[in-house]
Amino acid sequence: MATRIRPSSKRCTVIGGSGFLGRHLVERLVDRGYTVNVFDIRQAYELPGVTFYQGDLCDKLALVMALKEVSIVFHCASPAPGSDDGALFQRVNIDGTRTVIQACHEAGVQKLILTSSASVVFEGTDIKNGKEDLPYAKKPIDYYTETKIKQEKLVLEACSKEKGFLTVAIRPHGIFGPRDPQLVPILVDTARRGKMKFIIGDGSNLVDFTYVENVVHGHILAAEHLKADSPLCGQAYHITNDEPVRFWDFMSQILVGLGYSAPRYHLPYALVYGIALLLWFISLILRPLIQFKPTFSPMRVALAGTHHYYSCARAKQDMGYRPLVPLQEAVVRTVESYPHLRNGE
Ligand SMILES: NC(=O)C1=CN([C@@H]2O[C@H](COP(=O)(O)OP(=O)(O)OC[C@H]3O[C@@H](n4cnc5c(N)ncnc54)[C@H](OP(=O)(O)O)[C@@H]3O)[C@@H](O)[C@H]2O)C=CC1
Ligand SMILES: CC(C)=CCC[C@@H](C)[C@H]1CC[C@H]2C3=C(CC[C@]12C)[C@@]1(C)CCC(=O)C[C@@H]1CC3
Repeated sequence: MATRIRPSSKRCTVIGGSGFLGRHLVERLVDRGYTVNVFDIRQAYELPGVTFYQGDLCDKLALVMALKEVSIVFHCASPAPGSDDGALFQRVNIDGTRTVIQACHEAGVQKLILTSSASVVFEGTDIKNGKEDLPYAKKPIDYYTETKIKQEKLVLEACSKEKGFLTVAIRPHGIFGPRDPQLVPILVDTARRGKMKFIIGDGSNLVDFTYVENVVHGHILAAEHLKADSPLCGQAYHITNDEPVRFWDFMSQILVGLGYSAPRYHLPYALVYGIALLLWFISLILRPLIQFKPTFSPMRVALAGTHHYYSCARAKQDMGYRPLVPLQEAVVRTVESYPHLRNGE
């Protein structure tokens, strides 16, 4: 009978390792002595000790090659949340995640850590100190959220102590930090186009923004605490900075830090949400003729005008999670990392 070589517990593959979170994760894993494979649709950098496999995660054969002799897989690939390509989300986040699970089985992987999102419970209305037992959103606000829900369910249901395949889902919220392609660049672009003058609502809504190093820390703790006798098996964990902040104060701090004016004038939430819905509907109807994408999508307006912050008590209890970088320090590091986005550059 063929005996399978037991992979080293410090060999891992990061699917989506060329992306924002994935690359930070890869760098930290290498620092901690892991041997790392990256599987991604693109190769964005080179790093000693890291082997790149370029391919689409829907391609099982290509994926299995990158999982050979690996004991841990981190799955943090996804289409960009702002996309409205429903077919792409279905293919990558759902069919692709099924492929990831099958490839893990074929390659004898023992642990799968999924990057999910706290937004799987967000329906566009207030969430204050939400715990992991909140129900999944019944009416997900966009394709991204809809497919992140199905993806998380697939991964958690695949957890099997009998098969020796353990899974866990990390739910970060509002990740930011150096090299983020979304939050700061979109914010600056909106400011440069003169559209960051208004505060949606009264500006008192609290939100979690989580520094990328803390999200990475949560992933590594999860991988190292995931054992057959641990409470992590088949569970989801919020990972936040544990310092909810007023959405508009956070945005203003980044804008002012980069030399732009903070938004000052208030607009009623219901009015802006209504306009965003109308524009989204018009863009849908006109799509065959002209393509335009409103800056303030209904999702962005909901994120900007409601409370949505989450408890990370479960991660503290089960894996000893504590944020490593406090929010203020994280904002300073982030602002310093974008010299090219400063006003006037
Ligand atoms: N950013 C945030 O605020 C939050 C993110 N998340 C989750 O964190 C994860 C990482 O997000 P983030 O780092 O911001 O995203 P990025 O877009 O920066 O990284 C995702 C990476 O996956 C790659 N990828 C996409 N599709 C495929 C595919 N079919 N096969 C192989 N690779 C693919 C992307 O390539 P390409 O760029 O070419 O598409 C990219 O390199 C995602 O799962 C996201 O849902 C959760 C909560 C908040
Ligand atoms: C109002 C405006 C134009 C703000 C600019 C910043 C936004 C681009 C970000 C503010 C909150 C962010 C956020 C996400 C993407 C970027 C923002 C909308 C996510 C949707 C990314 C993926 C997730 O899983 C949830 C995030 C929530 C917060």
